[in-house]
Amino acid sequence: MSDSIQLNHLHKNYDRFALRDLTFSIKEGYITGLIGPNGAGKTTIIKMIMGMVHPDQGSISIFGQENSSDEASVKDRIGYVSDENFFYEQLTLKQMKKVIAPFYSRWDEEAYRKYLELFKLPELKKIKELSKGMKMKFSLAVALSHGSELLIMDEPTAGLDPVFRRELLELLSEHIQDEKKSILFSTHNTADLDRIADYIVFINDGRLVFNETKEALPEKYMLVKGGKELLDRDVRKWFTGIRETAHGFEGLVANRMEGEPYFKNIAICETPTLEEIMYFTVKGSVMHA
Ligand SMILES: Nc1ncnc2c1ncn2[C@@H]1O[C@H](COP(=O)(O)OP(=O)(O)OP(=O)(O)O)[C@@H](O)[C@H]1O
Repeated sequence: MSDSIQLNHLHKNYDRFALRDLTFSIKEGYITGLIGPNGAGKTTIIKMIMGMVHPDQGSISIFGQENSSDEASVKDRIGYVSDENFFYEQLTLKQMKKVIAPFYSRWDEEAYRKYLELFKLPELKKIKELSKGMKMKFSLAVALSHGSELLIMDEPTAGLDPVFRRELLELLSEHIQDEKKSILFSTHNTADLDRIADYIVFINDGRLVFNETKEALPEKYMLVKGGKELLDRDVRKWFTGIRETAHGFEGLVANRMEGEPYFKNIAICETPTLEEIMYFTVKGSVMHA
């Protein structure tokens, strides 16, 4: 199985934030969801992959070519969608498309027409007259219409109504049926990931927490619920994060294989949702900071 993107020991320092030693890969032929709390570093990672932010250290390979994100031949193969509007506000969609299309060697006018219709995009409206969701749809229509092998999207479902959100996820699932295509998208919505993601990359405070298949997570993590009397210092060590209530606690164990035999006779052991894994991991990192 080959990688469409490989990040190697990436570092990036801002005044009050750092991405630290990030190494992970995005697999070809799969949908990868990038998750993490506000300010975790998701957009910075995506911008580094797109060559819009330069790492202080480390390298990025795309389609097997190192540090290639500035190269036109690589950009040609990537469809990029972000919530930052990089279109000319004064132009109509029709005019904007005329500007964009020649940049791509495999522009597919027929596909573009299909998406215009599907997304109900008004060609004669100016970009500045579009709603946030419509701008996102235009961005998506362009990204899906130039034969890109890799779709990179920064929160593509933010600002979309629930009906279209679901349609878009279905469309992305269909898009990936071609095994040479890959998708990387960031989101705050775990339901998006439950629906379509194969892999999940979880970033917290500039660090990689995990890069796992969705199926592997229930084998790795466990949610333990028990009475307060259990919580001595040794027991606390098991937990990545804990939520204590008046009578009991809930805690996330990141090593289910070892944790389950220990807890199964003294507490309730459950499989956490992705949201619970995120919640307890982020809570734990604040507790231990
Ligand atoms: N150009 C910059 N200069 C200084 N700090 C920056 C810059 N760009 C981003 N940051 C900081 O880097 C951190 C990570 O930001 P980033 O936008 O990557 O997070 P995110 O995970 O995408 O967050 P969100 O979910 O809120 O969109 C934040 O603390 C942000 O303030």
